Amino acid sequence: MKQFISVDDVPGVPRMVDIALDYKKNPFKDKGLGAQKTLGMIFLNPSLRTRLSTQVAARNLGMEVIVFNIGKEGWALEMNDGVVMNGSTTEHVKEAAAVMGQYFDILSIRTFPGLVDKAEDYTEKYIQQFIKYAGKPVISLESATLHPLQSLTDALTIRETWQENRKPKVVMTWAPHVKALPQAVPNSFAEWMNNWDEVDFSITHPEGYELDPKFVGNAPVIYNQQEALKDADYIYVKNWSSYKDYGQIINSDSSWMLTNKHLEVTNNAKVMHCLPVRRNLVIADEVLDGPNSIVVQEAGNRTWAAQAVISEILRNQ
Ligand SMILES: CCC[C@H](NC(=O)CCC(=O)O)C(=O)O
Ligand SMILES: NC(=O)OP(=O)(O)O
Repeated sequence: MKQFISVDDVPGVPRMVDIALDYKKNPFKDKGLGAQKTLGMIFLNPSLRTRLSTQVAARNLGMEVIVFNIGKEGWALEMNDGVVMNGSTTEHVKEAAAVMGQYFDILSIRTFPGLVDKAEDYTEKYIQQFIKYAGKPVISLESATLHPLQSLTDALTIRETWQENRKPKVVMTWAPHVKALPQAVPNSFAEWMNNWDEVDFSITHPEGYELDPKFVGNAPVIYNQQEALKDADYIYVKNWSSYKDYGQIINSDSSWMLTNKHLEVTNNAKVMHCLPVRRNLVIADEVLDGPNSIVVQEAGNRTWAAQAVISEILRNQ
């Protein structure tokens, strides 16, 4: 594996889930694989789970890890080629990425979307600039339109918790929020579920929140949440801003917040969320504090997903 930006970079979802679960069973089986190697973790946006779990994963493989909050600690980056840098940007990504490529064996980076220019965000301009100039393998820590480490985590969490010999019904539901959030997590979850024949995947959201069709694929989209949640085995809850009216909050209907009432129509569904979650806005306390929530186990699995990805890239070096 030469990079990890999307599901297209992996040798199949089932294979990656197998590798990650193997690491969960035996975290230090490859503790020499990353010896004398350094992982650089570059954040343009906040993080808890991604930063901590990926650091643990790299250390399990014997790597050194250097974390850099470029937005706070570095120079203001210019991402546009060919501009006259006489404004607020101090360093061009051409130099910054190339220099980091001198220090690190693998570069990982978080670059949220601006949610203003759809073309700029959906061409993944920022992370692509780092890939273009770093000269080393790049792992996405969430980019403008995808969050593949989260999606691999979500797949392995479903695999490890599903006990029946039929495909689980997995429903991704939109939920309200007070901020305009990226479509990265839902896009990524949809593309991973659509590339995994172990689940029966569908999506529910209010009209106007349709995701980019290239990620939705053939997944059924149901605008009636109660109808969509019927007999669900897993509910994947996430807010996202409108893709059509780009970056806008066009509906904040609180009836879409997940409550125990919503669970009544399901098959005692397990509730998942990538975290951080706004309690009693996105998911009610009674659900997060109840027996159906697996959000902490899901977050714990971030380590094994990251370890699978880093090990596959190290093996390719
Ligand atoms: C892993 C999720 C990261 C990010 N979440 C947020 O930005 C939440 C911010 C908030 O709730 O204020 C998102 O929705 O893509
Ligand atoms: N789910 C996730 O990526 O969490 P952080 O934003 O805290 O890293």
